[in-house]
Amino acid sequence: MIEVDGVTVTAGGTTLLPAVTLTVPRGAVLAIRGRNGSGKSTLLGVLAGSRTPTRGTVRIDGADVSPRDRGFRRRVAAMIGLPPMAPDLTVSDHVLLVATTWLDDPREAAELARTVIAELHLTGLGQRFPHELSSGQTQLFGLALVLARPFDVLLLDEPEQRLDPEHVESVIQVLRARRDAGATVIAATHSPALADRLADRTLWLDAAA
Ligand SMILES: Nc1ncnc2c1ncn2[C@@H]1O[C@H](COP(=O)(O)OP(=O)(O)OP(=O)(O)O)[C@@H](O)[C@H]1O
Repeated sequence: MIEVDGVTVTAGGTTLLPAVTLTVPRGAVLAIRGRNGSGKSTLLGVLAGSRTPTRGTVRIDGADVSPRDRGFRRRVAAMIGLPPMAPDLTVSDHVLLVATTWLDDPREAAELARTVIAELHLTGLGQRFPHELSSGQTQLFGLALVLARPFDVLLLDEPEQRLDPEHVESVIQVLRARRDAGATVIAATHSPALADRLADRTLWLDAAA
């Protein structure tokens, strides 16, 4: 369960995120929607712990947001923007690196890496370097990195970005599977397809602005 109570973010007298109060039960999918600049990424940053709220509190499964705590990071995975990439590691190397960091059994890690790469249609691109990917392929690669690890809560900033409709559909399927396996998914999105077909609740930030 995610509990957000009166969270706001302001900077230099400007409101970046108007007050938000909501709860998201375990296993639910929340879409965060709203115009450019309405605060979607800012709210995701607060949930992930990369931004400190000016006011209000967030509790995730009863605990504070604490990204320095490995236990918190094991429960909460976030993709907010594209992750940093090592120029001389291949797509497969990166995904395997993440999986082996989080899973103790190397065979389980290899299996998870293979599965995620296949689900996101990256199998044929496994030996490429990051700079050899198109922008949509880079987006799928970023998603593979966040999925190649255990999590209870998945925070995604516009997972549909840069993707054609077929790949948006694949991402919807992949996220549904994670939700069906018990994960809570919170996604900021500009995609009506993703919001309508995946989310069981929607937070409109425009309305709060
Ligand atoms: N580091 C920062 N310093 C000051 N203002 C910022 C900073 N980052 C974002 N903002 C401002 O905060 C507000 C919310 O930005 P945010 O990125 O959360 O919006 P968003 O809803 O995710 O937008 P988009 O749909 O364009 O991705 C915007 O007005 C933006 O200009």
